[in-house]
Amino acid sequence: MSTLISIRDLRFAWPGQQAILQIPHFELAAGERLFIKGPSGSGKSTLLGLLAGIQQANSGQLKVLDRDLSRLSGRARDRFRADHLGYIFQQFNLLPFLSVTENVTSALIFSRHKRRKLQASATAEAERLLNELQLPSALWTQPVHKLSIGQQQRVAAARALIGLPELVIADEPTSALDADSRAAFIELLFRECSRQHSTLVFVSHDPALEPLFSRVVSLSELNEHARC
Ligand SMILES: Nc1ncnc2c1ncn2[C@@H]1O[C@H](COP(=O)(O)OP(=O)(O)OP(=O)(O)O)[C@@H](O)[C@H]1O
Repeated sequence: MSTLISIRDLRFAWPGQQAILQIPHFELAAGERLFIKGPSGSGKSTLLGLLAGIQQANSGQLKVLDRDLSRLSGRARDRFRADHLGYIFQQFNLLPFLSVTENVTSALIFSRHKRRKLQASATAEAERLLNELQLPSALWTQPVHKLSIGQQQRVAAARALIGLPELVIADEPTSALDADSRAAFIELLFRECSRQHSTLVFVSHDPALEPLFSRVVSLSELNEHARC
């Protein structure tokens, strides 16, 4: 199995603060479903931001799909993110007055690479994903602000999945849902990730979700090795 994420001697500190991430070595194989846990404030979202190329390491190497994000310009990282990643944010970050379908296809606007991978029109592919994620078709033309939190979450997942990104990152996307809805959502997310061969990196505080994942790491373990 090929390596999707490779980290060596990564160090990251927010300006004026002590290093929050010091990770000597970490690798994730393509196709894995990784669960990252850790207390609030331990740096989970910061790590996701580095994996997505939103922030950049102070030193060390962080390769995603064999591209060292710590050596790319901000512009090149933006392009890399648009082409190869899907991101489900904790607060979803949907565009409230655009329709459900427009929100999903918005992920294609800045990526010819993702558009080229579609086997149908952008709208047809958005509708296929919304259908797979069990969002009723009557909602597809509605502005997203009219949807419930659970429905918005499915829109956010469809937006992250469209265009077959190699890596899907999800930052506590289930925190607003009850336990049954969380498990159901994760099953749907897994099914779509498997179907399109996307690797999943998922952050959550909920230990009940851990057994569903192929790999579980705590941020303190990743960081602790730095002190050995
Ligand atoms: N944009 C930022 N600018 C400066 N410091 C930041 C920024 N974002 C996060 N931090 C710092 O990094 C620390 C870790 O934040 P981060 O959001 O990565 O933690 P987390 O483990 O994801 O927390 P939670 O589980 O509560 O979401 C915070 O305590 C804060 O001090």
